[in-house]
Amino acid sequence: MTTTTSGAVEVSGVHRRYGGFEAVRGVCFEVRRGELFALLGTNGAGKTTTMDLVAGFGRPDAGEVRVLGHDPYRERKVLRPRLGIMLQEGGLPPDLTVAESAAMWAGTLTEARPTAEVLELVDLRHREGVRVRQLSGGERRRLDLALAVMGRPEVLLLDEPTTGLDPESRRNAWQLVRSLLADGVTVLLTTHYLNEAQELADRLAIMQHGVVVAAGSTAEVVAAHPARITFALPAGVTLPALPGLRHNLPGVRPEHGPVTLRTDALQTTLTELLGWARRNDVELAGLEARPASLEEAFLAVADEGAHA
Ligand SMILES: Nc1ncnc2c1ncn2[C@@H]1O[C@H](COP(=O)(O)OP(=O)(O)OP(=O)(O)O)[C@@H](O)[C@H]1O
Repeated sequence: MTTTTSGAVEVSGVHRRYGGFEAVRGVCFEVRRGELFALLGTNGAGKTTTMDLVAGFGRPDAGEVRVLGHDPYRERKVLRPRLGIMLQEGGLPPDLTVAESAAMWAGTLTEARPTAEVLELVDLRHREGVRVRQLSGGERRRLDLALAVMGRPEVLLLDEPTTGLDPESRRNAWQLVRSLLADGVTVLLTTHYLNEAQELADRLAIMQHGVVVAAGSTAEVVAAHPARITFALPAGVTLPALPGLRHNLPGVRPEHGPVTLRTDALQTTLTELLGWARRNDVELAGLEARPASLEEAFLAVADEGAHA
């Protein structure tokens, strides 16, 4: 057991090129011990490439990756028993049954959980005798997840673990991940499901075109984007100037439909708005106020990146 107090995963200034194309361009982040860190980004942003470098499947062209204090490429043997890896493509032999796959995988591990126990965790006990090629896409993902956790890893790398899972299976997978986190496992996860990141992640990074464009706790990333207030005004009423608005809205007129205000100071703007409405006896029909969601923050970041 390494006694270092550094992060479980440290990615520092990492570059990775494929031929003349640089897929990852100076990525830095740290996954602290026992947390779940989500790597988000549009298709082709470089998430899987980064994950492969953390898994030790390749080495960076520049920069450094450390997992539990080790170089995952050069010290793969040391790390292997401590790492659980679930890739986008499981690559299991298609003619083996679920039980045979689990037994085969257990044979490669120094210390494996009982196969029945891990298959139970992902609700695949009843499919033990079914061949891998006959499993549905979601069942295959669940089998991959079962194998990734079989060796009781200290660090778990999950590349789009719930893609193709039905909503109930996704919730079960989340439950499994939460129980691993409760046991102190560190998780690095990529996902396209922003609610998954919002549910599970302590911290996250959003990648685009090979670089990290936003990072922090979920709350920090979301707080960098304006909250939204929507309502409808009665005919003939125009809004006064309100504090905290992202954009001035001179001449907002009700005939233009519901009004949407974007504010960096939700409470202040809302208080002012309600005060004005009361003083002027104005009804704000369908009033709704809410902070930005992770999805809105993600889309705003992606949009800024696209126009950069
Ligand atoms: N083996 C390879 N050879 C050449 N280019 C590659 C290779 N692997 C990935 N790329 C390119 O590198 C870029 C990053 O790919 P990567 O798979 O890391 O992105 P991603 O963020 O995981 O995307 P997705 O969300 O679609 O899985 C893409 O433009 C991809 O086409």
